[in-house]
Amino acid sequence: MASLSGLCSSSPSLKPKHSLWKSTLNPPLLKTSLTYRTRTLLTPTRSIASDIPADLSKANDKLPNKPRQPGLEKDPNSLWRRYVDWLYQHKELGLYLDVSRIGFTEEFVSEMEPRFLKAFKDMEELEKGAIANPDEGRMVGHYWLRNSTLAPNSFLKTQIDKALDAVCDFADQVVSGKIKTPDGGRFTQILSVGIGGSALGPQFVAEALAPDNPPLKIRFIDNTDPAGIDHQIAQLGPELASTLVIVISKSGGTPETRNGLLEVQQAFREAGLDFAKQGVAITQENSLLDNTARIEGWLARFPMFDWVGGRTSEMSAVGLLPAALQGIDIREMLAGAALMDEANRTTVLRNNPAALLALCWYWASEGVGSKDMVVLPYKDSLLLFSRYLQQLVMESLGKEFDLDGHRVNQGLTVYGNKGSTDQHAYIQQLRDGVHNFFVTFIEVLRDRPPGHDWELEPGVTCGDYLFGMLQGTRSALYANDRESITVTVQEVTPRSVGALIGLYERAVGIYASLVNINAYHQPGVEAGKKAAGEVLALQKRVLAVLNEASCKQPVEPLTIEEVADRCHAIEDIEMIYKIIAHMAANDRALIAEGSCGSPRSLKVFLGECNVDELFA
Ligand SMILES: O=P(O)(O)OC[C@H]1O[C@](O)(CO)[C@@H](O)[C@@H]1O
Repeated sequence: MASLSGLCSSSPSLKPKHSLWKSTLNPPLLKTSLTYRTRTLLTPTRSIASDIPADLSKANDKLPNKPRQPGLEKDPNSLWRRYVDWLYQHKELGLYLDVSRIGFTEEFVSEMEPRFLKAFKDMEELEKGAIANPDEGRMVGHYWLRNSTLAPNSFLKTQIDKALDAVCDFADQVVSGKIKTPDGGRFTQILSVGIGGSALGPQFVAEALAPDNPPLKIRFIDNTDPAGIDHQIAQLGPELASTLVIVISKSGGTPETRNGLLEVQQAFREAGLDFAKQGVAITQENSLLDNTARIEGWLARFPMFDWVGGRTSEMSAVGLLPAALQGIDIREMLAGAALMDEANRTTVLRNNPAALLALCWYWASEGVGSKDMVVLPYKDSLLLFSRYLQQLVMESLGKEFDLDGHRVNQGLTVYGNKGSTDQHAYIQQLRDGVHNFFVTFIEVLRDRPPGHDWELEPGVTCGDYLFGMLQGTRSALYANDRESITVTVQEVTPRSVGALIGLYERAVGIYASLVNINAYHQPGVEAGKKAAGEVLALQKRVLAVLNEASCKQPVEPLTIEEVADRCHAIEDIEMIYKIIAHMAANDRALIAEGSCGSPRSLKVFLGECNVDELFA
């Protein structure tokens, strides 16, 4: 057998206290070649609506697409002033945002004004229930999930409240042992089956917040990799009998998730277990998954709403149910996000943390994604934040066309892992190499729970080292003109994690408005899904051709060319070769002659001929 090798206004009552653009900086913090201008475009009490240019679409014409980026301020006194002047603090959340190491100028801030006014208005409309996802004709309502009173009508409010109550109730009953396993015991494990937005939020939150000994431990199947699935099931071992399987899919028809479900159901059959008694579905009403779960009588079903996108679904049942089952305080997560949303509704730029982030992204990446965003949380439990943000930001902002139909190929690349670990991996390149990024440091002030700390050398704890590494890296990068943002939280708690999620969701929404794209659809993903379907359809034709030849007496091994010819798909010969090589690697096609490394020499047949198929 051969194997293939090598191969925000905010509510009308919220009046800005200060002008959005009014500068408290004097003189300008960055010395630029541009002339400094002070523009006060909002009076302290005017509402945003009256300040929006009559023709909003014209707002986009006014800004240079690529702001010129001067050298960064290096004078310590000016830098300290810049730090203090721009430092954002949310007292109740214990969250800080430092944008001083992004080199935007006063003039840039002024020039961005029309776009921000439009973005704040857009967010206001979105929260009121506008069709903010025009391509799919959908409302975008993830902000209502943490404050259902914002929902545009009482029906939606009731839906949100009911779903949350149902999640809390079910989780309480499972954790307390009222809902039992089929053999009368307690559920001890969760196996979550889902992908993309139906996995990344729950994965991030589990890593960030699950206690050391949660009531139920969680594992994930987030791919259609059979070996990966086998690994998860094998790790469960006999505990499969006490595993709650949560299948999450908004659409209810995502192939990877369907395959994961079928594989898990097969494992249940093999173990003599009744899947339905341990299965939970989170999906849209009447989706394929919902209907399957209903007809098969699964243990529970929870709704996903049409107006919540996968990548912004962490505060729906998608994120809340797994979190609650792990003993995480989901009401606190919701409260953190709600507080952050409130803060992000102000139209005063420097008081609006999401707008500040969007401003920095625009400046650093010139409004066209010219620089990547490297996310570096200095805290192991936040390891998956960058992965979570990768989907949130890139699936939202990576768009070919803008809202007016112009080809723009927008985006903002996100990657990262954690500090200080990455110091010993790629930070060398960040400091000295190609200058194609800006960094977001995530700093957590509390090193470990109180009462557990000790000094590993006089005056210095282990956490001091982590702190030193972060500060040192930030300084070393800046000294070499590498810009950075720092988000600081006191501790990693359900509240701060909710706030971080809320912060970035809103920053993405605002940035999308700034660059005039729809952040809430993902047409590009469909192309890959369609192409995958075509590959599988071609594989079926290849199989039929091989089957026919393999049923002959004697068996007729075929070359790749012969298979392509008989499939009437000579233009797909390379794909046919790959299909056959994959089948050979899995013992589903046998090699009569040649090897996969020399495609032209290859002759293959099927080990078993299926006569029935020939007459089908
Ligand atoms: O929840 P679903 O419908 O299974 O989709 C999973 C993921 O697939 C996508 O639709 C495309 O990758 C994501 O937006 C989504 O989070």
